[in-house]
Amino acid sequence: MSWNPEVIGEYRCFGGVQGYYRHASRAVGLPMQYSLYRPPGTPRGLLLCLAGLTCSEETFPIKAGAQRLASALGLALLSPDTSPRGTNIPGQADDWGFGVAAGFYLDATQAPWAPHWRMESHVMQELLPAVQAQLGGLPTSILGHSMGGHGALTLAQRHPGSFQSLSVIAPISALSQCPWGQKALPAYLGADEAQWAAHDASALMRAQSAPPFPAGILMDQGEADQFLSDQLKPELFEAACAAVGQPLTLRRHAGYGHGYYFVSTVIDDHLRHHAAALG
Ligand SMILES: N[C@@H](CCC(=O)N[C@@H](CSC=O)C(=O)NCC(=O)O)C(=O)O
Repeated sequence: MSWNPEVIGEYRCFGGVQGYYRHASRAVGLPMQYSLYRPPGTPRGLLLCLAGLTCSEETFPIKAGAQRLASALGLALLSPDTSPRGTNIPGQADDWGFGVAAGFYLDATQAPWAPHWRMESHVMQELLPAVQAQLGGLPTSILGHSMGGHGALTLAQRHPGSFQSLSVIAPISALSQCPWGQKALPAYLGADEAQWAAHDASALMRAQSAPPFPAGILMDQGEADQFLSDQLKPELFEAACAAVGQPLTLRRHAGYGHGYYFVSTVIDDHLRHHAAALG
């Protein structure tokens, strides 16, 4: 694969470089953008950081406040965009929970989304391998927030062996059982609910024959999150983990909401969780 990303901008940050890049995506069939933080020196590992609905490749690096500790721990931080851009599909931006910036980290099979809405292939078969190769084949872990938490939980289970460790912040825990998923899944994947289960974090966990992350999954959740009871439903993932013996550290935080004020509050613990796994 040829990999010649265009540099959009590069900025010195805590001794490293925060960069923004654009490349011609074969998976998506359009230009795609991503961000990459490179710490000073040789990184110990790469952390794939997936953002949520309405976000882009800029959201995590600008709002999470992760670079200071990533620099100290020697972690590179890769954040993709959250959907294709510029497809002009009718209605693609009418609902902030569907379409643009709502790719749900899966490959759509249904018209009109299927030709471009291929975020799982983009991330797992294109962007991640290219950046891993660029950085010298680093071990990799995965983290996500909200829709990105759904992405982290599902990609880590759908691609066993790809990630050393997994953590999530206020994730969508069971996509087929929440209104965001009940709109997106039939539109992207069709009416067959078996296809939905293959992209539902809790259904995937319940189908595991052995715990996929025996060292444990870290999950943080704000109790004042406006999406907690109808969209996120961490109790469903907690029950699925218990059913298969998957260790889960679910920390509930009184008073915290959904957005990046919460993400930035807990991000250091997540970086340390991954640094320990990455050696
Ligand atoms: N525009 C919406 C709010 C959208 C929102 O809260 N997005 C979350 C992710 S929600 C699930 O994936 C987010 O991460 N936003 C970025 C941020 O800076 O907080 C509304 O009008 O309510």
